[in-house]
Amino acid sequence: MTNSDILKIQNLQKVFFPGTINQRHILKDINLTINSGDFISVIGNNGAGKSTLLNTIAGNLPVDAGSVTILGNDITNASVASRSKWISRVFQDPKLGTAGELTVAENLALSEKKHRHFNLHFYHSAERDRRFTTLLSRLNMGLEDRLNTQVKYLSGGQRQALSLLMATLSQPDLLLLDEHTAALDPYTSSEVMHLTNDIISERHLTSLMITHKMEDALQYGNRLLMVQDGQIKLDVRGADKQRLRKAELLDLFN
Ligand SMILES: Nc1ncnc2c1ncn2[C@@H]1O[C@H](COP(=O)(O)OP(=O)(O)OP(=O)(O)O)[C@@H](O)[C@H]1O
Repeated sequence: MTNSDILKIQNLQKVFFPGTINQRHILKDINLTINSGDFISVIGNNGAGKSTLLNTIAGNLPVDAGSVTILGNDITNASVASRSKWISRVFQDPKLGTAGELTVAENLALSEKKHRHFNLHFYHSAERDRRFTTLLSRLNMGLEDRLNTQVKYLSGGQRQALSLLMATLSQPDLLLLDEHTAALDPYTSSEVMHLTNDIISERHLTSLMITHKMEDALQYGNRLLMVQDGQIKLDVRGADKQRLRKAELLDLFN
């Protein structure tokens, strides 16, 4: 482990329905080190194990063997909640990252205060609203005028941009993006992807992003992983990644 390592996965194995006729060995001895500042796209066939890998990092799935450490802390058996001091996640479904019954401002306040106990009614000020307005205006989605709108009334794109903002406000050590633009129309998807890239680079975040969009995987980030049949088939970075072309990636899928 060096100072620049954020996450280290060693010999990770995941088997579903072990010991039964339905046994499926999904992650097969995965080894992966994520360095500080890495922005990694993860691609691969349906069923290759990408989400399973993300779920074992986030703590949603227990592992069968191997270890996961973050900043030197062994989190292999830690709960999702206890990992949240290091890890934030944006899901494919915009509804999962936000509380629909709460307003835009209340959602933002909750994510800012994630690690402290507080009462929403006592946490309201003109200063806070000004700060939130500034944060929201950079999303270019008109949310700065809707601080007091319940989030359930926002469009999927607006809600996903808000989820992204909320996931990054706490300056996580690792940001997990789980096909977070997949449910958006092409224009909004590209807007949210630009925004993602801007936020990651401005805040110097480290991120792992699952995507089925080859163009996004090639255009964004410094590193690209291909998962195939539960193993990392390709791990390229820097200039090697920049030289990659879509046709080469598509060939590797076969
Ligand atoms: N909780 C679970 N219980 C049983 N099997 C599961 C579970 N989660 C995933 N699987 C199986 O593991 C395999 C890998 O699924 P996973 O969702 O990780 O693939 P993926 O690469 O993310 O695919 P996609 O691109 O379709 O989202 C699939 O066969 C899936 O059915």
